[in-house]
Amino acid sequence: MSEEEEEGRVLTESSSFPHDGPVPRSIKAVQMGLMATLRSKKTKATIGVMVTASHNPEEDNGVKLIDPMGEMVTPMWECYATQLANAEQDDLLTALKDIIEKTAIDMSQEANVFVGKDTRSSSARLSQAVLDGVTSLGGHSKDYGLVTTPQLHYMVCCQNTQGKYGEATLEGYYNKLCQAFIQLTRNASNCTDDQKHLCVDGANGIGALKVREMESRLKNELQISLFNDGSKGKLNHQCGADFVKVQQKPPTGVVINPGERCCSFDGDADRIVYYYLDSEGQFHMLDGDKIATLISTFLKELLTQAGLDLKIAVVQTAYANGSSTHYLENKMKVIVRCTKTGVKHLHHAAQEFDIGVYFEANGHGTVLFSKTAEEKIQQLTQDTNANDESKRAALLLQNTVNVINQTVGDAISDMLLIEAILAIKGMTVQQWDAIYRDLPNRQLKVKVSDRRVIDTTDAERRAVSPEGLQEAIDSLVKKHKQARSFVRPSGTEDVVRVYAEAETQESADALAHEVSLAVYRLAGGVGDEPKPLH
Ligand SMILES: CC(=O)N[C@H]1[C@@H](OP(=O)(O)O)O[C@H](CO)[C@@H](O)[C@@H]1O
Repeated sequence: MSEEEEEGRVLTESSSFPHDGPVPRSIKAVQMGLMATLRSKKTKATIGVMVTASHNPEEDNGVKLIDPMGEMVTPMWECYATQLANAEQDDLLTALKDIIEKTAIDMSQEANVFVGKDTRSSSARLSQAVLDGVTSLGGHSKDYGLVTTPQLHYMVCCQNTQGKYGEATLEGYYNKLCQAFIQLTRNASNCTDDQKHLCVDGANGIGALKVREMESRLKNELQISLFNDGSKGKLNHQCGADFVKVQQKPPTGVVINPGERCCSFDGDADRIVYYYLDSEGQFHMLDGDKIATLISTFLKELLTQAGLDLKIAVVQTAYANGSSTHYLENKMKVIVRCTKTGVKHLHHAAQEFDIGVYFEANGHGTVLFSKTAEEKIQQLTQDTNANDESKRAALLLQNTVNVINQTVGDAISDMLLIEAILAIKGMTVQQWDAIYRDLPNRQLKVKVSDRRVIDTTDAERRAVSPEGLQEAIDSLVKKHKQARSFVRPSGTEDVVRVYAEAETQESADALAHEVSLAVYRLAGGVGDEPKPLH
């Protein structure tokens, strides 16, 4: 087991059993409990299982079981998980015995599984089923009850680092994050009371409950108006980070005054996007790219002030707005890496640097600090010879390390860091937004008979099959100014995603439509031909 696996720091892109199929969800949940127990015995580490909701409000059977030690899911274990998931009740024992034999698991080894659940009505039943699975193999379980997905990741990491990362309790999580936030904002003389106010759209999910739980610990340094707190509306329905990002409009259920800073979590609180309305009522969004820019600029300035020679990079995907990449590379002179879609790819790339800031445009991301970076920062805070400026910067860096949940993208932790940066810089949401101007863009989906006919390269920015598709995209892109477009098969939906950006919205929309047509014609489109947007 590698060091990072031991520490449980790489926790993203979890394995989840198929949503549909003949096996009832509660049996799948038992199977996940069994699987987590086997993995825990094999790796001698604590494994977490999160019973959480789908992003799709229309999907009523969208409960996913997340294993926060996703990193350990090698293709072989994926294969075992599928074998177990597909086993009918009668074959379960045979499948289990088979896996135990093949993986040479010592069944006398102790197992430790942490379980969490979100607010959906089916969660209680499903998490009990997970716990039953664990108990049936003699594993120890700890039921954290209602927690956000990133909170469970945090607990697993604390446990697997013997408390070095923090205390594996909700109390420990809130205290660590809130104390760091208060330390960060303590001397933020630039911050007026008005600026301490934030509207939070909780997506009617678990994040809303947890913000309520945490609020008092912020000691009025951040005043939150919470909307979509789950008391009425449906999870992620017309609200939440995904809705805001994709629809490019405010969520329902939030009262927004012009100029006011707002953010939306997604249903399980691992994504966050910010937005505001200007005086003309025009909507402005600050997505994962703007968040990564704010955070990396802040960190780079602190490194300079501290005189610390640490390599910082921003990791993005092909969906990152071209303006953000241009700004980071050319104005900020920060290293930018592009990876395939999916946070596990970003997380890995970010680990290659002293400080790796990674965000998907949809608002899922965090910051990773290498051991060396943390040690250098720590040493500087205690260096009696350091001057005041570098010491102050080192202290800010240290509290930034503590406010961020390095285990996985976490809306609550990201929110606290963003709020702290804005307070320290005395920056309004409009000033943050003005750092660079997003290129207008459009995302579309095309249904094809088999999306696997599309194969990509160069971090999904170029299609190598079907033949002729990339050439078609290249010639369509040439017709528009400042344009870029790519297509890739979705990993979560049975569609091909099309992305286009260009100088104007009309141009981006036209290009997205033209590329959709090319996909439809060259990659086996089904149903009606894609229609123009206007
Ligand atoms: C364009 C887009 O937002 N894609 C999302 C979506 O993946 P697709 O493979 O595009 O379906 O879901 C992933 C999991 O939540 C997320 O990591 C990713 O960013």
